[in-house]
Amino acid sequence: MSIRIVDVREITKPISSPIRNAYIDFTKMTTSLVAVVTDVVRDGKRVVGYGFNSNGRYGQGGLIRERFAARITEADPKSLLDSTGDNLDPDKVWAAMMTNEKPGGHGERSVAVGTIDMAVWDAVAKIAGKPLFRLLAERHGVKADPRVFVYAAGGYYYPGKDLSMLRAEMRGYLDRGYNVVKMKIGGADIAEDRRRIEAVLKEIGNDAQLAVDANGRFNLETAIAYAKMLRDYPLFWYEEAGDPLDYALQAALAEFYPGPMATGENLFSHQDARNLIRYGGMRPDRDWLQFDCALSYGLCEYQRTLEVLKTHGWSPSRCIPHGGHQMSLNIAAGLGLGGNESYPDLFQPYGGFPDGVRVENGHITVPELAGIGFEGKSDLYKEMKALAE
Ligand SMILES: O=C([O-])CC(=O)C(=O)O
Ligand SMILES: [Mg+2]
Repeated sequence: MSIRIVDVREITKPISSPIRNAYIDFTKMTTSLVAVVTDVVRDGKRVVGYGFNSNGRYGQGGLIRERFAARITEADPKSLLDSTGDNLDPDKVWAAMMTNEKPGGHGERSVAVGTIDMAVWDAVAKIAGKPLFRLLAERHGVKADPRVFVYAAGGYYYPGKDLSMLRAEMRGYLDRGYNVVKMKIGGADIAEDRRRIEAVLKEIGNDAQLAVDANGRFNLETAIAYAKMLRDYPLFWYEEAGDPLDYALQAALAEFYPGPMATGENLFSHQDARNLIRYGGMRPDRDWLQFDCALSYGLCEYQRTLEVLKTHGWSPSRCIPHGGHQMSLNIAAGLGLGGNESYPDLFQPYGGFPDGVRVENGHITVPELAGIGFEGKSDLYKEMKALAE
């Protein structure tokens, strides 16, 4: 039986909205939707793997079409198979994509590769006939746990949004079963942000905890000024205070902020993750790592990142990825991450959970769907099917 990738398709889709964080607005935000089309048939249907990149970086159609898709379709199909010959080997596909790519400079390229890699893993799990989280747990010799912690990310700046609207947004997340919510800071002055934080804390009371996200906006002085303000409150975490590559800033901040810090969504390789761990002052007993495979060369690379963490004494349970997609939900359920982000009101239909999955007490249960499970989310699968089926 032949097992072959016959086509890699990409379409760039808008995921725009008028929201703003401390650094960017999302009025022109896009994502790449990718289909990896195989000649394998399962349950009477051709196996197609799907992927897309997370919000925050734009669609990567140019890079995908000019370099990465072609390297897969032009490779000898046998060179992409695992040792049994019965399935694709994601690492071999990854290596084919990265042919003639120099090390370092992990920017848009890591998004293009991560998007295709998601689709490859979806296809591999479908060919194996099991949910990706089960396949991953088996490969790593660990026990899968389909119950995953999720938190509600929102609290953006938005034209005309006042404190009562911010409170209502957060109340809406609690009503939907979340018990950790996140809001943006750093897009207003510190006094205004303090008022926003206090309004949200008043709204959520003891029902939930609040995380705050500065999206890398602050210099050291401002990051510390915010740390001194924020430590008055029992926050779930203080996220991405300064530039993602400024490890010295992150390390200095730890001196002023005893509570949990979080960062990593804009680090796109295991080497960058390693530098954060080596030099960023992050504390494995309380801090959180947010590397997002869909932006950072995919799950093949994310497994290397988890290896780096292990070497440095970090548990996968300290990872709660950025991005709110089902790929990271599978990694969380399969490899024991601490949870996953979700954006209940944003970036649809790409984010979120399969239809019928409910958040209860801040957790969801990943359903037993073959692959990543996109087919279980009807609005998303409709877009995917239109690209290839
Ligand atoms: O606003 C964004 O760019 C998204 C983000 O930082 C997050 O989800 O943590
Ligand atoms: Mg963030």
